[in-house]
Amino acid sequence: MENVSIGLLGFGTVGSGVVHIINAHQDRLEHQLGCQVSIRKILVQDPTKPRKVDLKDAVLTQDVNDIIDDPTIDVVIEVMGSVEDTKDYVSRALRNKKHILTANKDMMALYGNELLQLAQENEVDFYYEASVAGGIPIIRSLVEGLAPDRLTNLMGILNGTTNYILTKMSQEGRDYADVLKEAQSLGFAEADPTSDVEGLDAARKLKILASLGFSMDIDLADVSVTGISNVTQNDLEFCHQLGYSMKLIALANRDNGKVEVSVEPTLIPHEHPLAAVNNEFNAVYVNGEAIGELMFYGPGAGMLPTATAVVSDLMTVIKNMRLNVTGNSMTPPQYEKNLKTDDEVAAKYFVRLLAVDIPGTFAEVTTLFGQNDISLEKVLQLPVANEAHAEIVVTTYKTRKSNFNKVLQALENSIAVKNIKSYYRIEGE
Ligand SMILES: NC(=O)C1=CN([C@@H]2O[C@H](COP(=O)(O)OP(=O)(O)OC[C@H]3O[C@@H](n4cnc5c(N)ncnc54)[C@H](OP(=O)(O)O)[C@@H]3O)[C@@H](O)[C@H]2O)C=CC1
Ligand SMILES: N[C@@H](CC=O)C(=O)O
Repeated sequence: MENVSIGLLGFGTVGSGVVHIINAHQDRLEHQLGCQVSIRKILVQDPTKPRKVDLKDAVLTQDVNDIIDDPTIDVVIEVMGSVEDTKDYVSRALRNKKHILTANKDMMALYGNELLQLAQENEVDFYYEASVAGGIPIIRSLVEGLAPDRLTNLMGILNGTTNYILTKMSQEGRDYADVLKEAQSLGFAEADPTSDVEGLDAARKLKILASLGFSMDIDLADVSVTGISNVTQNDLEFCHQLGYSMKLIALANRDNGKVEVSVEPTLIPHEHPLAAVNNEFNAVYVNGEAIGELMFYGPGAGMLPTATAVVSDLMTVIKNMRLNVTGNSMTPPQYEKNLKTDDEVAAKYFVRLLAVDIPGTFAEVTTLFGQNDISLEKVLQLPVANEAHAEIVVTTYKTRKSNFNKVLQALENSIAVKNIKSYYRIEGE
């Protein structure tokens, strides 16, 4: 094997990084693989667009068949995004016996099992390391490094865009919309950033990690999702005063065989390792029965970090090709899916509300928590300038999610409460 030929679907942020690494690190690839790696054709929408990296001998095309039907192409790298058309291209490439690499978590969260099955049937490789946490080799670590263990808890900052926004809002007091634009121009955000800010991108990544980590076929619809678009500067200031940083946390935990999977803005104590993960960086904090605690940290998005994960998968495929094996054999889930009910989910919470500033209000509010079996850890009452209201901020001790939902309802219905401004889960204590 003197040369391995690649077809690339997409030449945007990640695709440009893949081309750059393959060209600039060719000596390293040749040394480790004993063959040359060349990019033959690249699928794009607009071939006239100026490109960030040198194409070398690669040819741009607008016709996907030029790549998936080309018998000289061994490996197809999908970095174009989207789901339905892309899944069709990938399926056809698999049937044409091309090895596939992808960074596409949207497609993997919905059709990962089907595509892996198709790869197995066609005896080709299928790897997707870059689809979760950019440059952090978390999928390989779960599938290989932690393979003998049973995981109990997985807590991650899996979206670079939202972590960038929350960091800049809390550390520099900057405006949400302004920081989102910056994250888009830096190439972290998705083409439509709604999936970043509303938590869906993190949920897709969590679906992939939790299914692998707990060996359970978890569906995207099982992940309860809340994004960061309603987080305000005031929320961040109160959290800070109470000793917490706010992060969009993707959480999966397992107790007695039952799991919970959720993505939501969450308060983490300043001293927790995840609180120090800032800007576009990602991290995954893992607990296993045998290994104990582990934390993976690194760049979760961006051109070169994500491309490093893709090219690392490419090197695995080429090593497999040399050995004439495929390395992606799917292990069927070991456990039946068993999700926790709200009675079985336990957490601490932060609530901020605007109360009517009359005698007895404060007692009324705290009584409602007590009536729902929730003990309060901290309570702050602050007058609101020029208004007949007071702001009340409480943090609870650990309680059942079902009780917490009941107290929210009771607060909504209470004449002592004008409105609930925000509430967040607290983790990591
Ligand atoms: N950006 C990041 O940091 C990360 C991205 N990912 C994932 O990687 C994938 C790619 O992301 P990214 O590089 O940011 O995306 P970009 O939007 O930067 O690039 C997409 C590329 O695909 C091409 N393309 C899109 N649709 C079509 C189509 N229908 N036909 C032909 N070409 C098409 C575009 O062509 P043209 O250039 O002509 O417009 C462009 O080159 C996505 O799945 C994303 O979720 C994963 C981890 C990190
Ligand atoms: N939009 C994503 C890109 C990587 O998956 C993010 O912000 O993390």
